[in-house]
Amino acid sequence: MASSSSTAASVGRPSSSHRSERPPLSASASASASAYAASNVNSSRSSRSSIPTSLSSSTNGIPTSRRSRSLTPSYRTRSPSPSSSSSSYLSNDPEPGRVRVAVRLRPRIAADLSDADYPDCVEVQPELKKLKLRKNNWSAEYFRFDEVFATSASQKRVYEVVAKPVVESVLDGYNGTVMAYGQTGTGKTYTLGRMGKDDDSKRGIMVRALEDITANTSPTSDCVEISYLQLYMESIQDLLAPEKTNIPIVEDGRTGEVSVPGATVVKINSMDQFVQLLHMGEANRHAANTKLNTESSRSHAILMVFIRRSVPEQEGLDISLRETEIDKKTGRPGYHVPTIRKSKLLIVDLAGSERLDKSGSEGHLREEAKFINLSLTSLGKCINALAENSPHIPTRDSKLTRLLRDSFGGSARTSLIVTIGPSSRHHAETSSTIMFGQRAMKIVNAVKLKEEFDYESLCRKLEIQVDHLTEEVDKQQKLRENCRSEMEIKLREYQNSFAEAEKSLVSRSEFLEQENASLESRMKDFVKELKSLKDHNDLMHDEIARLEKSMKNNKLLEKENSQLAQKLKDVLDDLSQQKNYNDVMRDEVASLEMSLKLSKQQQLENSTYQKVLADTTQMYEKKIADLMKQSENSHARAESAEGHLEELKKKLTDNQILMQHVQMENSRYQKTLAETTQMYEGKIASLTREINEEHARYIDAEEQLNILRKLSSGQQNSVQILEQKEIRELKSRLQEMHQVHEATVNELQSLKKEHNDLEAEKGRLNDEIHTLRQALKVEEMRRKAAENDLVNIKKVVPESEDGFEEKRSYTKEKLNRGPSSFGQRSSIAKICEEVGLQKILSLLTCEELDVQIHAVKVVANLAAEVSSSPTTYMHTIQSHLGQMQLFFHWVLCCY
Ligand SMILES: Nc1ncnc2c1ncn2[C@@H]1O[C@H](COP(=O)(O)OP(=O)(O)OP(=O)(O)O)[C@@H](O)[C@H]1O
Repeated sequence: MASSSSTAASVGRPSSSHRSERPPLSASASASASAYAASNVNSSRSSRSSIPTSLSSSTNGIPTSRRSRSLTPSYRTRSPSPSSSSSSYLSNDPEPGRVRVAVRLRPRIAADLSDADYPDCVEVQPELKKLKLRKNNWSAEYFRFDEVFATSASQKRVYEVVAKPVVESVLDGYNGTVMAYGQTGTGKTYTLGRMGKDDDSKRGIMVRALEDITANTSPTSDCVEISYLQLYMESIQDLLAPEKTNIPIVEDGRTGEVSVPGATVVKINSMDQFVQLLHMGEANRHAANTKLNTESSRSHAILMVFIRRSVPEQEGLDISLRETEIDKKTGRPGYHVPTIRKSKLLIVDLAGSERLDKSGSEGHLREEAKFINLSLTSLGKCINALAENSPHIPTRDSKLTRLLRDSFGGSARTSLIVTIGPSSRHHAETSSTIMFGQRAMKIVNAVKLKEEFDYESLCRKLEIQVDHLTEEVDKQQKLRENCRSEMEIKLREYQNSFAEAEKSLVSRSEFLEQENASLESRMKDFVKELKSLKDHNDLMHDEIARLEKSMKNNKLLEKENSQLAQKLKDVLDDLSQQKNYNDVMRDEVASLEMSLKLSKQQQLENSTYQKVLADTTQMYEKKIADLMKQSENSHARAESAEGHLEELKKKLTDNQILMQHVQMENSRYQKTLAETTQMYEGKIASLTREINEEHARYIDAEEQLNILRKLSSGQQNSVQILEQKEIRELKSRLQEMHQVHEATVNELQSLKKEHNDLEAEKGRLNDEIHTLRQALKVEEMRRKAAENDLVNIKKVVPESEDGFEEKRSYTKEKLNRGPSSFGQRSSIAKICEEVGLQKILSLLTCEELDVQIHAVKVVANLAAEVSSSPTTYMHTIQSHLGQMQLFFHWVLCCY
């Protein structure tokens, strides 16, 4: 037991807000209970600011030691606790921590019959909390207690006043002790351990305390356990496991905590369980029938109720924060450490002190009584020492005082109920009991909150967390393994697909290469074709050049034609001169006629001859007219020949235009061909470039594929995506190339068609040119024929140049002389028609001169006519020319 002079620790009191949750006290009991409780905890309140130096080593109010974690109320900011009903009586408690002592007077019972002659020595004044102890009839002593219960005090009221505040404190985390002390048979067991089997109102403090505790704790977050022991003849025995005897008491030298680790600890889940345990304990408790009590307890019974309550986070927040701060200081990550309040309630039913002479205990009972008295004496000594602030507290004198070390002078809140009997026969024992209580009232405990970090819970939580995490890790590992196996499968699949893709790419690339090769060969073919087209084009060029040359030749021919025309004109001029000559000849003929007339006049005698001459003249005139007509026809024919010549010229011009057109077409085609060739060359170049680029891309893709192959398995997806992307790109490029290729093929086909069309056009033009050439040839032949005719004419003309020209000019003159000469000429033509050329020619050989002269005239006129006729009629008269040549030859010979 600690010294009563030690400074009490501050007591954290619950707020009043939860007080209403408590069952309301009866009016009288409530008042008394409040007063008792107030006096019970006043000392705690008054010492709130008094912090033991040993408990607070920090100046800023933040304790650093484990012990200092028991906080003082001044630093705490907690939410109201459910068991905060004592706050009101704490507010005016001047002595918090002081042991509260109540006295209960037992009514007279059957056992007191023998004491009937003894008056009551005790008189209680509950309202004054006073007790009057009569020494004798004239003297009495008054004692003041924290509560005084009369005989009529109910069990409930006793509980609420004496035990309930302690129970609430215990629920708040303080250790508490409720102890009954008194002479044997005064009602200690009745007050504490009554079960109230038949009558609930008779339930004692143990049952009621447990009822309150179980009602105010949660089976999920709180833990209520009990141990039930008895101290019998200085041996601790487990009442719940009676085989356990002589259980050692263990004291924590550091904290001063006393424990009995060997005792059975049973977790309380229900009141029935507790009552059963209590029954079991009672059954195991040593009791005996003495003179003073038929059921006298021969041991000190100690019911230990252990309460472990988790502090709500808000209440324990400040502690957690401190923990976090500390962790921050140490540089480690802070975490919330749950706070737990571990409190202990001791309900101690002491064995009653007895005087051996009165109790009549003998033998073993006597021994028991001795032990009881010894232990009670030790307790009394300790109480005396504590009451007197003695430096030495003889707690180690007995096991009882060792067990109650914390209850008196320790950290527990203690309520002591001293039971007394009324009989004056036991005045001394009653007086002793009262004095015990009086001394106990002087003891002030250093009540402190039994709050600490719930490392066990934390440990458990952490263990659970570790288990969970381990489970999670296992699960994750399993998942990872599954995933890994799946990944491996996928990897294999990807590798396979990759290999397939690679294979397909290789085959595709081979196909592309083949395609490329075929394209290249086709390109070469195209180039060849283009070359051949070029050659053909060159040939065409040459042909065109040749045609141009031919055109030039044509021009030359034209020029030659014009020269020929000029020559023809000259010939015509010559012919006109010949005509003139004919005219002269006509004049000559006219003069001859004149001379003939003269001769007519001279030779009038020969009328027959004249007649014949006239006839002949008429005939010649007719012939001349015919000749004139023929000459006109010849002229007309010459004009038509000129028109034909003009037509030919026009045709030539048209041909030239056509040739120019053809040339232009040709140049246009050449240009188109050149453009097409250029375009195709460009396209081929771009295709070649694209193929090269594609080849380069393919090489890149191959390199990328090689790189991708080297990539780790974790990049499979991205690799696949890249591959797919690459494949898609390659496919799209291939498709594009294919489209380009198709377009090129189509274009080539269209070009081929165009080329064929051009070829056909070229053939048609060639045919046309050929036709034109044929036409030109025909024209040429005609021209040549005309030239030959002219040459022939020329050849004919020079032999009779003089006479012919004279005759032609004469004939022309005659013809130009007007109607008379024309009439003469007409008569010559008429003569020719009527007589016939053969006959006229035969007349030339006539012996008669006049006849010959006429015949000559006719033939001359005829010749003049023929010489003036166009070349086209030369053929028709060609047959006569031989005869005419002979005739002229003969005429010349004659002349
Ligand atoms: N307040 C009371 N009202 C009525 N009967 C009582 C009262 N107190 C005690 N008794 C009776 O007195 C008798 C003795 O009581 P009890 O056994 O509780 O005394 P005790 O103090 O425990 O004795 P011991 O120390 O020998 O065990 C019992 O029969 C009990 O019923």
